[in-house]
Amino acid sequence: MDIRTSDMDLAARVAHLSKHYGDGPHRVTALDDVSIGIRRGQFTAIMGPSGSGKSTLMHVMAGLDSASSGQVWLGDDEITHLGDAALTRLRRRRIGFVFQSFNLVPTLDVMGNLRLPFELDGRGPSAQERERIAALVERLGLEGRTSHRPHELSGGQQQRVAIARALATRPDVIFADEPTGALDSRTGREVLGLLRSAVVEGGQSIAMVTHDPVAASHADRILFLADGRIVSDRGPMRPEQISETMLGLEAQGVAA
Ligand SMILES: Nc1ncnc2c1ncn2[C@@H]1O[C@H](COP(=O)(O)OP(=O)(O)OP(=O)(O)O)[C@@H](O)[C@H]1O
Repeated sequence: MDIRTSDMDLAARVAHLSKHYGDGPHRVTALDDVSIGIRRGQFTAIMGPSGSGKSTLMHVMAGLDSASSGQVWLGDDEITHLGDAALTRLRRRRIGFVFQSFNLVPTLDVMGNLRLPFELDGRGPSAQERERIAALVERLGLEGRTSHRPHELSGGQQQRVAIARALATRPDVIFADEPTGALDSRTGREVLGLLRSAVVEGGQSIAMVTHDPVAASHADRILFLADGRIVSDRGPMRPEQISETMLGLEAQGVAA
């Protein structure tokens, strides 16, 4: 793919991205010359064996970690060399996060958590944004829960709050890191259904790191990483096909 000709369709992208940790004999190459874009309005899963670079790729794309070399864009804006303050602002305004551990603020109730991205941005939500939050509360089945604290909610409910919070600011892209990792399979499927409908009905762009072939089977596209490189870029796949591909990559890793 020529990364420059398809800028308009990409919510985030990296070109010739490498990331090293440590120096000298301890140097680890987590990402090795990766060029890839996350397409707008698609649900992209990022898979690969343990240590293949999935989290590193997500962290660099989300401005949580810096590139050793190469370039990083969010939409049309290059973010490679932004300082900490600018990156923090950009993450609050233009990126949503959903984590395995939900990452809700325990001392705030549900509504407080949903308003948090706006409060952190130094303002409350506008009337239109309050309407959007109310619509998300309804859409995600959180009515009657808005004054509950996270510990008063089930895992699935907490993750729904995290998804509503991620969607509230209409981010360019949502990065989800094992969003179903702490949930039972039925609740996990519900959460994946919500992420999928945010893409299909809301036009949201989502990139999800996962080890779970069933979770990845909800995606429009699956990127497979091995040893810090993208080794396969596929359309929708069934869980069994995904498991087979993963077994192949893990076997190659053992043989190497
Ligand atoms: N802060 C760090 N310091 C040193 N090495 C690191 C650091 N973070 C990641 N690495 C190394 O970079 C490589 C890629 O790690 P990364 O966490 O991106 O892999 P992953 O595919 O997300 O793995 P997992 O599926 O186990 O979470 C690994 O070899 C890892 O040990």
